[in-house]
Amino acid sequence: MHQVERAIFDLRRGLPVVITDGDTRVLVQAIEGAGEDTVSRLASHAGNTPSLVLSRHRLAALGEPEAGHLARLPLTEGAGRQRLVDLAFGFTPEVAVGCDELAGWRRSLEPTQAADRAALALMRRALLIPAALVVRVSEAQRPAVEARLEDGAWLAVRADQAEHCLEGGIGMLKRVSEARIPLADAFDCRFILFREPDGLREHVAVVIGDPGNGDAAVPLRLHSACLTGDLFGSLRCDCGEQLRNAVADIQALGGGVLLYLAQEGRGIGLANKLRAYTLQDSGLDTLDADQVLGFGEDERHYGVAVDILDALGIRRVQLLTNNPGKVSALAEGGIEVVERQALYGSLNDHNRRYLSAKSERAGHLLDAVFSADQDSNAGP
Ligand SMILES: Nc1nc2c(ncn2[C@@H]2O[C@H](COP(=O)(O)OP(=O)(O)OP(=O)(O)O)[C@@H](O)[C@H]2O)c(=O)[nH]1
Ligand SMILES: [Zn+2]
Repeated sequence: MHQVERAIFDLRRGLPVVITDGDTRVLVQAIEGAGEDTVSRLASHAGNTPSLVLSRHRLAALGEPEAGHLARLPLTEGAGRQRLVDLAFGFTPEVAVGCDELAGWRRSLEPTQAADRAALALMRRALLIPAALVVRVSEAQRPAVEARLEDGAWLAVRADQAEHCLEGGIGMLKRVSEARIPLADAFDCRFILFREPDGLREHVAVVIGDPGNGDAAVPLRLHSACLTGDLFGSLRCDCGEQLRNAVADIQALGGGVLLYLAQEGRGIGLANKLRAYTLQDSGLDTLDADQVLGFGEDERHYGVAVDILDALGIRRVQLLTNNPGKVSALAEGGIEVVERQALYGSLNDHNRRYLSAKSERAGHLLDAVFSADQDSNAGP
């Protein structure tokens, strides 16, 4: 596991890493940070021409919804930075028309390999765009690549280990530290910090009052981080209001727990959420924008939430949410959701489209918000 975290660090810095799969060596690099000559440099290191691995969501955005899984598109050595960006996450629908790389992939019908899946898993865990430059190292170049591994210039990770990095070591969360933090809406409050075993993400359990000892259903909020909404009160979403309302509601219910989860942007990270917002400004809704970037509708996993609840001895909850996916994720994790309680922010002209996409396309239970809005617009 240790090598995987170091590899993620290198990929985020724009360095190549080597994925090993049996005897095969594959050089991998992120699109972010790729320059004009990255493709040709990788080609000379590896002795083969690189390809571009894209997620099935990106393929769907490029008009290939049947792909079903990731694909490896052949590149030409002359492919510069802009071509990579256009293919990997650009919003230029015309890129798919007459696209040589897509045509090359369709013709070759090459099966994807463990290294391709591993490369995309690393990009996702690193919160980078889920697209990867990959190139198989030729026999002739192998000694030079081994030399770079030996002198520490590059890192090698095993494909099977990298492929599983998204699971984040379930059951191995570390409870790190805690403190009493009185809040304006909940005076008797403790923050407990948990760290994932690979050290990449930290989550906070905000324990309000005394949530009991396991028999009664504990009021619980799972809140995914939203820097823009939670901290700055962004009007593009309802997160900030939901966060504050959740604390007040849990206090009013006699105490409970709010898990503040490091899942910025539904799990795609802040850098990609900002990219998604810019795409939304060109007319896409919140789900289609994420798909253009190569992500699914919702990239969050709730295994860590279940782990934290286990650590706190909580088995039965009253969940504050409008998201049926959170209810089922907890149930799958063995937590009994005895009751769901709605938790709303308010509608405004900037978040209306976002909330209606969540309601109409993602099945969030927000009808009450929209009917209250209609009533208030109907006048006296
Ligand atoms: N990718 C993406 N993420 C967004 C966008 N707007 C808000 N978010 C993120 O969406 C998440 C919202 O999280 P929550 O409020 O916990 O969850 P929810 O799925 O809306 O469900 P509720 O429990 O009903 O609030 C946060 O991580 C935000 O950063 C957007 O346009 N694109
Ligand atoms: Zn938000």
